[in-house]
Amino acid sequence: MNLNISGLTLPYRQAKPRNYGLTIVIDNGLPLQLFKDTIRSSADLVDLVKFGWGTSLVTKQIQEKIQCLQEHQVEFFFGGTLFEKFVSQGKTNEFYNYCKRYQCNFVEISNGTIPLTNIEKAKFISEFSNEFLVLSEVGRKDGDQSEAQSSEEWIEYIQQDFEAGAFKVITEARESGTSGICTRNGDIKLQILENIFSAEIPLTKMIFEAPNKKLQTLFINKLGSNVNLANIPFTDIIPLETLRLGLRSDTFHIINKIEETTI
Ligand SMILES: O=C(O)[C@H](CS(=O)(=O)O)OP(=O)(O)O
Repeated sequence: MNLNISGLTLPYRQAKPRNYGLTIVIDNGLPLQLFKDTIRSSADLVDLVKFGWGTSLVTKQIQEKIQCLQEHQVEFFFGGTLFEKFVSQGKTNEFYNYCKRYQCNFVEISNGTIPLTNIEKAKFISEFSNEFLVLSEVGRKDGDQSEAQSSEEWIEYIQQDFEAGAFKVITEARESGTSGICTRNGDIKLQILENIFSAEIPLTKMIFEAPNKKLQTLFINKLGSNVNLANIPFTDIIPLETLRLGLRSDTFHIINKIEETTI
C-alpha cells in the first residue's frame, strides 16, 4: 500500500496474517484470469476466499485457483451450502475427503438451508475442529425463518458454536444482504448486534457477511475499521479497504473501535 508516503493519520490495520480486520471475499465462479489478476493485485488486502456454495464442483480450474491463493498466502474454504448438501445426503465423510483433497485449512459449517438443529451442527463443529479451523455460521437463508429467529436464539447458537470449537462465527446475510442478520430491506437487525455486545462475545471472533457498500459502511461505522467482513465481492476489495481507512465520504470520521470494544 502507498499509505506510508501519504503523511496521513489513518486507522490502524494489522498486516497479514492477521487475527481481526479480516476481509473474506466470495468467488461465485469468476473466470480464471480475472480471479488470478485480482488476487495478484490485492493479496495483501484479502485474508480468505470463499468458493461460494457448490461452485467449486463445477469450476474446471479450481486447482489453479487454489494454487494461486497458496502462492499469495490467501486462505480459502468452500461455502456452507456445499457442506449442507453433503450432510443432506448423509455424506459428511465425503465432505471431509473433499476438503482434505484440496488441502483446506478452513471449513464452513452452517445450517442456513437444511433443517439441522444447532446442537447437531455443534457436533459437526466439534468433529471438524479436530482437523480444521471451523468457521461456523449462524442464521437462516429463508426470509420467513430469519424473521422468526429471536435475538436470544442468535446468542445461544453463537455461544454453542464457540463452545463446540468454532474458530470464528459468521453471521448470515447471504450474497443479497437480505436475510439472517439483515432485514428483508437490507438493514442490520440492530437488536441482535446489541445482544452480541451484551453477551460479551469478542468482536474479533465474529465475522459479519456484508455483500454491499451499504452493509460494509454500517458495520464499519458501528464496529470500527477492523470489523471482520465476509461475502465481499471481488470488485469491492479496494473500495472496502478505503471504507475501513476513512478514505471515502461514508466512513470519513471513522475511528478504531475494535481495540477498545469487546462485544
Ligand atoms: O457460499 C454459500 O454456501 C452461501 C452463499 S449465499 O448465502 O447463498 O449467497 O453462503 P454461506 O454463508 O456460506 O452459507
